[in-house]
Order: sequence, then structure tokens, then C-alpha cells
Amino acid sequence: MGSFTGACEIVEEKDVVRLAKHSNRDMERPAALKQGSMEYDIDKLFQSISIKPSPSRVMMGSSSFHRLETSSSAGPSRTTSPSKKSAMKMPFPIGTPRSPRVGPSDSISLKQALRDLCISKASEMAAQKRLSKSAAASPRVSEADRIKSLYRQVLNESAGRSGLLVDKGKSLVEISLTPVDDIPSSSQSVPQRFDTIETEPSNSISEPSQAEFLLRVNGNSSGLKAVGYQMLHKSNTSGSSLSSGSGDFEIEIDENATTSPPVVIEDVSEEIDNHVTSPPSCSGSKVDAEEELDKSIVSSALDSGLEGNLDQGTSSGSENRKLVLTRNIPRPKPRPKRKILLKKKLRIVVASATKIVEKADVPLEPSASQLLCQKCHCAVKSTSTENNPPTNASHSTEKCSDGVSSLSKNASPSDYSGKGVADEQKRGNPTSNEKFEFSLSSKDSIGEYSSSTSMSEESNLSRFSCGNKPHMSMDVRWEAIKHVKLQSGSLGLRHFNLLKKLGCGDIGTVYLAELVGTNCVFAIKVMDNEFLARRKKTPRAQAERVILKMLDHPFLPTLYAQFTSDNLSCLVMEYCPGGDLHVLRQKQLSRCFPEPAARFYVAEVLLALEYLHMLGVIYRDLKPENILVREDGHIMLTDFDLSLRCAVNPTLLRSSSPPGKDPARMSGPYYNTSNCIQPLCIEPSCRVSCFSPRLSSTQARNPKPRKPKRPDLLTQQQFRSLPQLVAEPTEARSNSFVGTHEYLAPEIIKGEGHGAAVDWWTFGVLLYELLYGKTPFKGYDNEETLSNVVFQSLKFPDSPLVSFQAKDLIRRLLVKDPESRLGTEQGAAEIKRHHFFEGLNWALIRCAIPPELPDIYESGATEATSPLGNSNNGYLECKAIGDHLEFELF
Ligand SMILES: Nc1ncnc2c1ncn2[C@@H]1O[C@H](COP(=O)(O)OP(=O)(O)OP(=O)(O)O)[C@@H](O)[C@H]1O
Repeated sequence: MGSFTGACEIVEEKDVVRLAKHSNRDMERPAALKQGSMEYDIDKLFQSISIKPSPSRVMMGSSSFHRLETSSSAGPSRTTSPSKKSAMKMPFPIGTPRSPRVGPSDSISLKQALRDLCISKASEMAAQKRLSKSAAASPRVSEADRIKSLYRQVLNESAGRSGLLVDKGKSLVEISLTPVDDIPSSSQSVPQRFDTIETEPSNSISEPSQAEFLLRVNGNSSGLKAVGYQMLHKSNTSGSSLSSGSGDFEIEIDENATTSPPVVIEDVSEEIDNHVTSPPSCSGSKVDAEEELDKSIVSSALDSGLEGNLDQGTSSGSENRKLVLTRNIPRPKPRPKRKILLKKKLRIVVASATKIVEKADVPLEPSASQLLCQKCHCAVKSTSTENNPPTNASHSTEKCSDGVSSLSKNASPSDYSGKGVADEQKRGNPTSNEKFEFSLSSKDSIGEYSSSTSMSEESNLSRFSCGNKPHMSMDVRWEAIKHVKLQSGSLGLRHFNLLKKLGCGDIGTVYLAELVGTNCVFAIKVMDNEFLARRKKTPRAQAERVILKMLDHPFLPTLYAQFTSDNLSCLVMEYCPGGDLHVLRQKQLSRCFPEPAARFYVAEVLLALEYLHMLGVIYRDLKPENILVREDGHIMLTDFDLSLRCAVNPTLLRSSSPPGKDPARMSGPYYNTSNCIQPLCIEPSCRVSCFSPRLSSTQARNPKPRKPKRPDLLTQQQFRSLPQLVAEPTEARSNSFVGTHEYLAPEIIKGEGHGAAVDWWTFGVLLYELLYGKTPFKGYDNEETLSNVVFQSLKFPDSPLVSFQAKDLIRRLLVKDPESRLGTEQGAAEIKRHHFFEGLNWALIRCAIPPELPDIYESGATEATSPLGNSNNGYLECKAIGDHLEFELF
């Protein structure tokens, strides 16, 4: 292009327009050219060009023109030249501008030709420019596209999840995000954030005509996303919801809720709207443009009145950061009423979430989750130290008919011996886990597993494995154990001073132990794994451990930790200083409990059994020896190695004849019609007597229908006619020969298969023993005892005097046919309704004053002997050999 002496620029369209606009000259233009068209503009431009070419120059111009034409068609040299900055700019040879009217006609035709060329070139370039503009996506276009695509994404997501209606045509979402450095890509993060909102129950979010989501998060940028999610999630779990009928949602999330005052959030949607629709000030690369957009939208929101600081790199925890999700649909100006209402609702959501965090954070530093999980993790962690992790000791679910020595109804009493069972076992019951072993005394537990409708060892446990023990959550012993674990990494026997041997059972020895450096005492059950394996009792130990992990009930033991030290499996449990009911009964005058005391104990046992059954655990080893007395005089049912785990299917019974009217079960004259078992009748007082005076016998014989004290309370009759939820393993069956001779249910002895009803049989035996000081079918020896259980009818001694109600309950429980036994059909609820428990406030029995308080064992940490120490006060049968402990377990 050096042939041209001068250069003008064909400038961009708008400049041309500007030029044309500002030209004061009266220019000729072809009539065909439309004003405002490009041709018109070029023509106008050329009118301002004065060309006076010499012939040579004309030639040159022609050749140049030719070249120009060529290049315009093919354009390799020009368009591909790297030296050209822009295809938009084309040097063009011109001379000093002169009037177009001056000059010969050839110059006019040249001018005309040039004008035509320029028009076509300009059109071409304008087209190219348009193309390149759209490809490069000018910020303004990209904003709109991006926002639209985000909106579509969001709406699609939300529509898919919560059934929100998507009005693609009208709705537009502007999403202003927190600092860009938090969010790598807005298109990635936005749906995620929105998702957290949409995880709320769909029915709680109604489609608003105008919706505005405003999340404010106080916190640093790194934690922002997680906190936001977590809190929303928690608010979800807390049952609160984001709801709006009006369309405005405002959520304030304050990470430092305790320190930061609530922030007033104002409506910024309008400002954001304005910003989005106005072109950004400048643009660099596409990414820059998007970042800029994000920043500018947020800053626009801030400028418009939002409090806070969006300093991206330097924000501190105390600074407020805002996360604005605005779903913006054209709407009338703000409606403050709605907003206030919703703000309140949503604050509740966030407040509840915050509360959870605060609560979790309070007790101990490093984190809430640590504390929350500690209660379960203490066991979990200890498990990790186990040398022998639990194996799957699942029992088959099929019914085994030959698993035990089954006694036919015609069998002679002499056949009722454990030997037969043992022989059967030896013959090889493939489903049996354990050999039958004779109990040494009629009160020793018999443990022999056969088949059963039980669950696998660890199956169904996951829901408990991370469970807390809410009723013991304030127990300092959790903290003590956690502290030791944190310090030492794991818990072991070395952390305990063994103070005293509490008792020795079939599978282990129980010690009173003090956690070193604390005043916390525990009962540690120590089991020798080798011994268990040799005696094939490992499954029993595992069963017990699994069940203990599940429990969280005031009348059942709390398992604080479990670990294996030196091949010794240890269960760290709550210590009961009151001994067991067997010992306690021996201490009573005439070796039996007064009826109120017996009623108190069996009532608590009944609640424990009910809970176990609901968990799908059939206890199977009820006896006074396994009922321990806590420090506060209440009971604790222990020893689960013979328990059976099985599935429990809660069923809703709707009976036309209320259970209380069942003639087979409830026909006794004392069967009460007013026992209060519904929570509505609970009186809100603590330390109440859980027994109220019974009806006098005349009253009882002629029970009058009682008026409910309050009209809003259901009468017992009405209550009974309501559907009843039965969550008992009523269908469970086992053929194992387990239990204690004097307590064995007839169906176990007969080997007919047994279920949860065995616990109601043993419950009857227990009540009998507590009241009479002996079991009902005790024979000269075990054989005779078993025979009596199956054949002998129930008799009551003349002394001590026991109420009719007590005898009636015992009679109904000690029904030999399990199908007719009280409790078989509806579980504990049936038994609770018996007249014997009339007036008992079941819900508050744990607050009732127990019959007696035990003498508390003074642990005396200083007197205690550590198993690793030198001194031995005679309590312990263990000694330290280096780092190892030697136990005399049995
Ligand atoms: N938490 C506890 N607090 C106080 N004493 C306890 C505790 N747990 C168990 N004991 C005592 O230890 C003795 C043996 O405990 P346990 O019954 O658990 O052993 P076991 O081997 O399972 O017995 P079993 O032969 O009945 O299966 C019990 O008689 C009881 O007196």
C-alpha cells in the first residue's frame, strides 16, 4: 500500500455515522443511496475526498485498485498479514481532501469506482466485525448469555428437584456470587448453592412470582461455601424450612452468630437488575469480563445499601460477606410486609442451625463434630484397636427343628435334661454356633445357640454405630474417656486402675476400675479371647458387644468404650454399686421384697424389656442376678450374651375388640379399665411416687366407668379402641436352648421354637421370685426343674401374702402355651395395662423414689492399685509382667 501517499481509515460504523453527522458539507449522493445505509455513509465520505490523479497515478491507482479488488476477493496478503493490527483498519490512498465537484470526469469515475469498492469492502468488513464480535462475545453479550444460562441451569435444577414451575420466558435470575476467588466458576458454584436451598422439602417452597434469595454469610472466604451448605443442611434437619408464599426469601447465615449482631438485609434486586442490564465499564478477556461482572454485581449490591464487606482477599471472620442469590422477575416495588414475615421465618431456620453448631461447640474445643461423635467414636476408635474385629456371626433365618433336644409333650421328665440337648449338638447341628454346656446350678445361664430368626452380627447396626447416648449426654465419664483417648491416641487397660473384682460370669470377669487421673469409675468386663475361642463362646461375646453398642436407655447399661488389650476384650460399662437383685433380695426380711418394691423393680425391668424388644433384642436371660442396682437405686439390666437379635416389624393393630376387652386375657375382675399409659396423663413433676392407691377391692369388682379428669383427655376405653402400634419381635423364632433352668420357658425346654414371649415367661418367674423368695418350678435338681416347668401347674405359697393383682399377673404370664401368654400379642403394652401396675406413672418411673438406695462403694483413687503398679491390695487377681497384664479370669 505504499503506493498511496496518504491514508485515511475506514472507521467503524459508529465513527462513520459520527463523521457523517458532523459533516456540514452539502454533499452529493446518488439518489439510490438510502440515508443511513452504509453506502450512503461511504458515499458521503468520498464526497469529502479530493482526488486529482495523474494518468500514471491513475494507472497506479487502477493497479492498486485492481490489487485491492483482488485482495478483497481473496485477500491473502492483507488479511493474513501479521503486520496488520486489525482487519478493520485499511490504509487507503488519498490526497488532500478537495471538493468532489472539482476535477475531471475520469477522476470522478475513479472516485465512483473507489466509492463502490469502499462500500463493498466496508460492508464486508462490517459483516466480519459482527461475526468476530459475536465470537469474542463482548462483555455485554456474555453477561446476558451467562446469566441466562445460569438462570436456566438453576431453574432446571430447581424444577427437577422441587417441582418449581419454570417460566423460561419471563424469569431471569441474576446470581451475584461471593468473591470470585471463592468460586472458581460461577457456573459451577451457583447450582450447588441453589441446590442447598432446594434441598428443603419441596412442599415448603412455593413458587414465588418474584423470588429473591439472599444469603449472608459471615466468615472468611475459604469457609464460606462449606458453612453455608452445612448450615442450610442443618436447618433442613432441624425441620425448619425455607418457605415463602410471597416470593421473597431472605436468609441470613451468620457464622459468628454469637458475636455478630444480626445484619439487616435490604432489597438489592433492583440495583442488581440495573447493573446487569447496563454495559460493564470495560472488558478484557472473557474470563476477566465474567469476573468483572461478578464483582460488579456484588459491589452494585453493596453500593445499593447492603451492609458488609466484600474484600476478596483480605476478609476476616469478623467481616460480613454476602452471598446474594437473586431470582429476579419483573415486579412491583418492594413489599416490606412480606419481606419481614419471611425474614423472620428464615431467621428461624438459620437460628436453629446456628444453635446446633453452638451447642456442639460449647463443651470442648476443637470441633463440634468431634464432640458429637465422641460418644460413638469412643467405641469405634477402640474397635480399631481390636485384635479380633467382629466376625460375622449371623444366624441363619431358617427354622431348625433338630437343633436342640426337643421334648415332646409325651416325653418323660427324665428326658428333660441338658444332656439330650448336648447330644443333639454333638450330632452336629450345622447352624449351631455353640456347644451346649450344662449349667452348674439352676440359676446359671445356659447358652446354646441354634438357629433363629436373628440378624447378622453387624447388620442393622450402622444406624446405632454413630448414635449418641442422649440420656447420658451430660455424663462426665464421656468426657473423661475422650480426654484420655485424645491424649494417648487409644484407650487400653493401662489407663485403668482395677479396684475390685465385681463378679465372674460365663464369658468374662467384671472389675470395678477407675480411669487413671479421674474420679470416674467403671465396670470393665474382661474377656479372654483365647479362652472364648477355645470354648466356642466368641459369638456370645460378640452378640453382647453388638447389643451393648445399641443401647441408650436408663435401665440398660451404657457402653463407654471397648478395646482389646493383650488379647483381652474389654467392655467399659457403667458401674452399678448396688449389687444385683438376687443379693438385695437375700438382704430382705424373709428374703423377699415387699410388694411395692417388687412392683417398682419389675416395672423398670418391663420398660427395659420393652425397649430391647423394640430394638429387636429378645433378652432370654432374665433373672435377679442380671438385674443390677444403680447408684440411684434404679435398676440396670445387664448380661446380653444370651440375647437374640432379630428383625422387628412394627405393626399397627386396629382391633374391633379393644385389647383390654379381650376375654381370654383380660377377664379377671381386677383387670383395670383406667390404667393410664398414655403420655397425656403424665403429671409434670419429678420425684413423684409412681404408684397411686389402687382401687379398693369393692371398687375394683364393680368398676364404674370413670370420667376423664379433663375433657381433652381420652378415656382409657377410647384409648384402647385406638390403633395400637406393636413394635415387638412377635414373629421371631429361635430353637436355641438358652436361659437359666429355673427361668426357662416351656417352649424352650420343649424345643418348639421360641420368640419374644419367652421374656414374658421369665418376667412372670421374676415377679414370683421377688415376691415369694423362690422360683415357681424349682425342683430337686435341674432335670426336675425342667420337668416342672413343662408339666407342673402354677402354685402360690400361702405366705407371704401377695395381692390378687400380683398373682393374677403372674398367672397370666406363666401360661405354658406362649400363644396365650400375656404380652405375646401386643408386647409390653399389654402387661403394663395389667391391674397390678395400676396408677403407675410409666413415663416418670425413672424419677420415682426407689425402694432403697445402695451403699456406695468408695473408690478411693489413692488407695486403688493400678494393675501396673507394685502394690496389690488383695482385690485384684492380676499382676503386671512388663507391659503385659496377667489376669486370673476364672
Ligand atoms: N456394670 C456392672 N456393675 C457392677 N457389677 C457388675 C456390672 N456388670 C456385671 N457386674 C457383676 O459381674 C458379674 C458377672 O457379670 P456378667 O453377668 O456380665 O458376666 P457373664 O459372664 O456375662 O455372666 P453370665 O454367666 O450370666 O453370662 C455379675 O454377677 C455382676 O454382679
